[in-house]
Parts: sequence; C-alpha cells; structure tokens
Amino acid sequence: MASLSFLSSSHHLTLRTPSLTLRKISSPRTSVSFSVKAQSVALSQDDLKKLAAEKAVEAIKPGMVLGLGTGSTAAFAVDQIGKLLASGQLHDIVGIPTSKRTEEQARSLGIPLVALDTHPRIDLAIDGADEVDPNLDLVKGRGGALLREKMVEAVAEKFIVVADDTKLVTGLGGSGLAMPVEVVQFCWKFNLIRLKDLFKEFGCDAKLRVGGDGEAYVTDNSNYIIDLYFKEPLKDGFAAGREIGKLEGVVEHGLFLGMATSVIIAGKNGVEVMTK
Ligand SMILES: O=C(CO)[C@H](O)[C@H](O)COP(=O)(O)O
Repeated sequence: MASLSFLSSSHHLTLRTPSLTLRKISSPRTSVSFSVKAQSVALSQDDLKKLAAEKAVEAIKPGMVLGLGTGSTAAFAVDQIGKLLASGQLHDIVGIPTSKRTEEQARSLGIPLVALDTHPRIDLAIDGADEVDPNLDLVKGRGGALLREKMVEAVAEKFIVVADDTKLVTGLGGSGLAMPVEVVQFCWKFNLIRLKDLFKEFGCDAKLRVGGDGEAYVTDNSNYIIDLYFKEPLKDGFAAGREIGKLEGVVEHGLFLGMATSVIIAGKNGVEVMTK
C-alpha cells in the first residue's frame, strides 16, 4: 500500500479520514479497486494528478515501448519515468511522445525516444483525459494533441488514463467544456458550420480555437481545432464519432471510444482504478 506523503501548496482539498477505503462505481461495465492508503493530508488538484500519474507508472516494466501522453497530468507521469530512469530503478524502455511539448520534456529528462514508424507496437500508453464516462470512454484533446494521441493510443496494447476526479462525467460532452475536432486549415469555416449543424439537437456551439496570441491555434500537425460545446451529453458517442469522421477536411476528433484499458482517478477519497 502506498501512502500519501506530500502536501500541497494551493487549492487545498483536505483528506480528513486516516485511511482511504474503496468506493464502488455503479456502472456494471467497470470494476474498481483501491490501492492507496492516505494519512490526514491536504491535497491540491496537482497533487491528485501526480498521484494518479505515479500510480500508472508502476505498471511500466523494463523492455517496454511506451506511449507518452500530453497535458498536465501526463507530464507528471513523464517526470516520474525520467526520475526512475535517472535513479536506475527503470531501464531499457523507449517512449513515443504524443506532442512536441512532451517530446521536449522527455528529451530534457533523458528518456530515449523512438517513432511509430520504427516501433509500431506499443506496450503501454499513459495519458490524461478531459472527460471520462462510466464506460471508460473519453473526450481528449483540450491540450491540442488529439491526433498524435489517438494514433499512439490506438495501437497501444494497454492504455492507462490518469486524471483527477473533476474529469468524471455521466455522459460525454456533459462537462460543457470543449470537445475538439482537428480540421485542415483550408475552408475551416465551412467545417465549423457543418459540425454545428450536425449536433444542433444537442444545442451545439462550435468555435475556432484561438491561442494565447489571439491567432488561430495551430496543432503540431499544422491544422486548426474547432471546439464543440454541447448543452447536453451526447446520446451515442460512437454515432457522433462516425458522423464527424465522414466530414471531408476533418482530420481527427477528441472522442476516444473503447480505447482505455483502465482509468486511474485520484480524488479526495483516494485513488480508484477503473477497469472494464
Ligand atoms: O488530451 C489531452 C491533450 O491533448 C490531455 O490529456 C487532456 O487535455 C488532459 O489534460 P490535463 O491533464 O492537463 O487536464
């Protein structure tokens, strides 16, 4: 049993119980187990992300080809992999980064990197998510890396999602936050209108993603992102994904369906491992 030994600096969530117990998730399609015992500590959201990420890293074995995710939670996993390599507790692994950001981070930590072209079989991918539903279906890509993430995670034998419990939703699209669609730059407005029309029954709004500089956000693959905002959760994520995929000029969408092997969720009550 691991125990929580760190304290947070900001955004406190206080654990008042001396130890954490198992909380069962009601979906019949997932099973849950607890593996963390906590002392009475205050945890920030970052602490929770770190906790989930480090739990996932425990699944890494020497010799593995790893998919390295993108985002603030996945970055904790990459950090931990770097630390274990540096201390000699982990060896003989290679990573395939899902974004230029992650590539830079991994290089700075001395993690050996390869490409899908030379290593088309991935043993384990670890990545964050924006929404996780009870069937372990996901929305991903608010960090803009959805295309490479999907390419890597689709071929991973095992895909562990790491998140804090703010990412749990009862239905995809239910957070009211962006569900990204990566589109080619050519006539992006045309696809924005088509996407909005496609989901008008869900009260969908569609917006071109804009970066910090006020210009259109450009992905690592030189595409744009159209963010979809739903007023109510999608009834059928698979049907939605199929319909989006039919639009010419759409490169990828942020619905990651049937891909996660397990989801590690950290919350104020502890760490839950949800599996199918
Ligand atoms: O899909 C992603 C990036 O494209 C991220 O995994 C997702 O946005 C979650 O990020 P964070 O861990 O920062 O909340």
